[in-house]
Amino acid sequence: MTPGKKKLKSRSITRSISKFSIILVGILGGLLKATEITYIEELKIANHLRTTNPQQFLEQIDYVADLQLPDEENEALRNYLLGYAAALKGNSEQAIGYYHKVIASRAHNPLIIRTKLALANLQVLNKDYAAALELIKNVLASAHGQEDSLRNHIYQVAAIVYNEVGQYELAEQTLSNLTQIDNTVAGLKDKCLLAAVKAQTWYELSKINTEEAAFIDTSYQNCSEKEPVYALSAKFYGLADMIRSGRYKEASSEISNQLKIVEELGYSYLTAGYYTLNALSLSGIGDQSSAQLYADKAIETAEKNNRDTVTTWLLEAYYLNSQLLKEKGEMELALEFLEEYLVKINRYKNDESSKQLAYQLVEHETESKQQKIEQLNQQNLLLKLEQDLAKKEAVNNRLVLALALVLLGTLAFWSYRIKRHQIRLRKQSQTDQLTGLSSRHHFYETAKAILQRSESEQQDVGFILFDMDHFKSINDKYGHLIGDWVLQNTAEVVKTSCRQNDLAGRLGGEEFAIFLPACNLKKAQQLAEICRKAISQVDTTETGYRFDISASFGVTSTELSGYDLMDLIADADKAMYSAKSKGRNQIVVVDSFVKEFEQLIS
Ligand SMILES: Nc1nc2c(ncn2[C@@H]2O[C@H](COP(=O)(O)OP(=O)(O)OP(=O)(O)O)[C@@H](O)[C@H]2O)c(=O)[nH]1
Repeated sequence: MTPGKKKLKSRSITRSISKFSIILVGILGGLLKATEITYIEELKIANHLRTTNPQQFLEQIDYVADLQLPDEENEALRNYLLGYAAALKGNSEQAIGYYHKVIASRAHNPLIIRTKLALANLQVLNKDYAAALELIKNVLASAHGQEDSLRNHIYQVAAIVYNEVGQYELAEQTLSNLTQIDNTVAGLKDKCLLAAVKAQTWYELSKINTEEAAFIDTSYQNCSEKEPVYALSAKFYGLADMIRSGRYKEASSEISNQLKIVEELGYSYLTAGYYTLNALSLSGIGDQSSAQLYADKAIETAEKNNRDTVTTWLLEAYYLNSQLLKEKGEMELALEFLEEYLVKINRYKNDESSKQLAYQLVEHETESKQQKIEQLNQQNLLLKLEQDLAKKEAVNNRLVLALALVLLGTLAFWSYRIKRHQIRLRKQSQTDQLTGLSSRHHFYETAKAILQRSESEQQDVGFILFDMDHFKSINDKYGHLIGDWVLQNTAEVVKTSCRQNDLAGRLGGEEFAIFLPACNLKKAQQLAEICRKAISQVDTTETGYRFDISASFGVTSTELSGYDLMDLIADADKAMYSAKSKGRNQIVVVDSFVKEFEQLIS
């Protein structure tokens, strides 16, 4: 009996119908061509399973992963499901890998489109806004002519992505296409999701009037039993709009009815948002002490669960808290919240500007393609003119040719300028704005390319990962601006210590990484030591304070960890944490003995 079959037997009968569906997707992949069930229908079965019981979907995906599949179409379908499962487990790198395999395959168009949409969603979460927008643009271009439910899905995801990158007008335009088909083909889940997306778009465009508010309320009633998350998300924007227009009392009593349900659902984004709304409405009706309690709760929930993301609601909570403390005369604490608010607003603006940049980049690339087509048309015209000229041999016509040449020159000049602008935009989106090192996404992409090349040329690659020591206490003692100064000066040390071909990046927060092509473990260790020493010698007097800074390093190389990026990061990460636990400000190199042992037992 194969392990897959054993697993199958042990499952309960109550789940057997949906289980059977997913196994059908796998086992009968090739045979299904001959039956009435199309691949899209199989996909719907799997879709149904993952939305109705994600836990069961994850169990069964292990089984599907082991099946021998007869053709590329089924293989692509399986990769789509594996990608979805990886994304569910929070492994976005792996999910992206699977989705790219589907896109590169010759699977039929609807599956490719669904995969691109899933990938676009994931790229938004990854903050790779340009990639998400490019995918959306591409998929929207093929929306026309697709069957209704797929077209519905395309417009829905496009609107979500446009909302996420702050392009609300575009989201609204996209939604207006959708309303023509939603009533005929959308199920309850789709309708509820759509209501939440619409509510957000209207709120951001300040367009919630009587009709829209009624739509939000009806959707809330229809969706709250089966799709509570979407119902409450839609309602959230209705309530936010009430608060914006000063209807605090009304908002407060509605929120107090919903708060318990929101807390029970356990979605931290939603809960933190509702806490902020509650704080704002309570403050509006003069109950300042409860308002402060909820502003605190909003901050605590958001900081505990989504530390990397700054939302406008978190900003509101920080600001409200500082104002309430000021009113109470607790000036020192009020100042601390205000300072944190300023730091957060800076980070928020950074994120917003990278969204804007990504949008411009994608738009610009399209513009530049159109420019090229235009240029080709002009060249054809010119050719025709030349031929006419040759025929007529008239002196005056030479003048026309000269004019056309000037026109061509101007066009060439403009396309050169557009190209330059485009290169500048791309460079900006690949760079971490605070330190000027590679951004996380660009670092990963470039590292993968380096590893691929080095593996085929049989060259070693060194890898260094390091994290600043006690950085939180630097922020706490001297403020975030000084913390930023430390990050910038650390980046300067890295830049001056690295060779031109090395790749240095900021992976997030106070964590940095360096890739060293054509470099063995020993040399990587030496460079890490140079950086460690230089960081510990950074003179902080210019900040107005004197304090020590240091970092802990983990070092490995392809000799020990192989050519897989994730393996290199995981090994260096372990070594780095060992450096932290040994007392910080030191380097730990991956232990070759332990590594060999791990390989032996794996
Ligand atoms: N100034 C500044 N602080 C940041 C930035 N990104 C993350 N942080 C802060 O970095 C701190 C990291 O703290 P911890 O993860 O607790 O690590 P640590 O204090 O360095 O402790 P160890 O790593 O154990 O030595 C948090 O306070 C973050 O708010 C940034 O861009 N600028």
